[in-house]
Amino acid sequence: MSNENTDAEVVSSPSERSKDPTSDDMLVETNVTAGLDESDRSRRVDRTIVEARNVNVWYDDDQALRDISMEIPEHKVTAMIGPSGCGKSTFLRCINRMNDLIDAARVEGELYLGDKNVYDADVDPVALRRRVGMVFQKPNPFPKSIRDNVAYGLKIQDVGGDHDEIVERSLKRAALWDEVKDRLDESGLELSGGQQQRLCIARAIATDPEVLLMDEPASALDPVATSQIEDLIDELSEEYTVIIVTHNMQQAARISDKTAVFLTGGELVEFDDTQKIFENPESQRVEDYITGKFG
Ligand SMILES: Nc1ncnc2c1ncn2[C@@H]1O[C@H](COP(=O)(O)OP(=O)(O)OP(=O)(O)O)[C@@H](O)[C@H]1O
Repeated sequence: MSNENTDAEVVSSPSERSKDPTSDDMLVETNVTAGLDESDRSRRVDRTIVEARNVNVWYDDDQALRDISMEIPEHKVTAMIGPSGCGKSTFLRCINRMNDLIDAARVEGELYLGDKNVYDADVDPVALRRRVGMVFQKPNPFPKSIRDNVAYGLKIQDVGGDHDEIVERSLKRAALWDEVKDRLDESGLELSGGQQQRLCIARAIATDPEVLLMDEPASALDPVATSQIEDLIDELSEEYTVIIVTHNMQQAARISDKTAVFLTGGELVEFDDTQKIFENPESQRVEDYITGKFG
């Protein structure tokens, strides 16, 4: 993916901290992966793109997240699961600083994108959100044409290039192009719910973010549209890092590589490979939650 890193305040590529090509670490990695083709290599190397270190969040006096630390790998799908109110959406909103927009919210701790703490004073949240796109539970296209919906972020963020070409590419990546290519000037509101959500995904990826946050993106959709979104998430993870909140444990098991289990009180109880979480979790509380004993 081409990221120009033009945002001066957030400059590094994923995990350059740990994978600087000049570091010993990288030299070892190069030896280990010598002789493997590119896909083998990418499977071997799980670079961290988002890292939370001791993140705490309060809404006024109520603590919503407690001491969250985790490393989220690049180009994978990471699912956040847990009972209602355990802080999944709050954590998601920490990553692109959407909590800044909530007066009552206070965030402490460090949250790295690459090697930059997004809470550093010199980070511009608008530029950050260009690198970390977001898709919400309810499809929320603007009352504008399909074309203008996708091009919206390009215009407000003054992104150069051929916007028509970017619109087409984004709609193709969002698996919507074939359904809308002859009606780009029609309103986005005339699409079905599933199409609207894919339109919102096209809008989110048009600015070429590195990370795509999805807050229950399929929960308002019927089973066919849900399945399309799940297939799309799988494809998108080849180019983007996808971090998804879902209430649906089967969905997390189907589509994610990593799963974070939050439990009541805003605690991250376990974070591991999805298969491990669902088949052999370390924590009894996670096992009880997964098997439906509570939550
Ligand atoms: N804007 C807000 N103002 C005040 N409190 C909030 C706000 N947003 C969330 N909270 C509180 O923070 C806690 C965590 O909420 P959050 O929405 O992050 O949980 P969640 O796990 O995503 O829940 P759900 O699965 O129901 O969406 C809850 O107690 C919630 O009431």
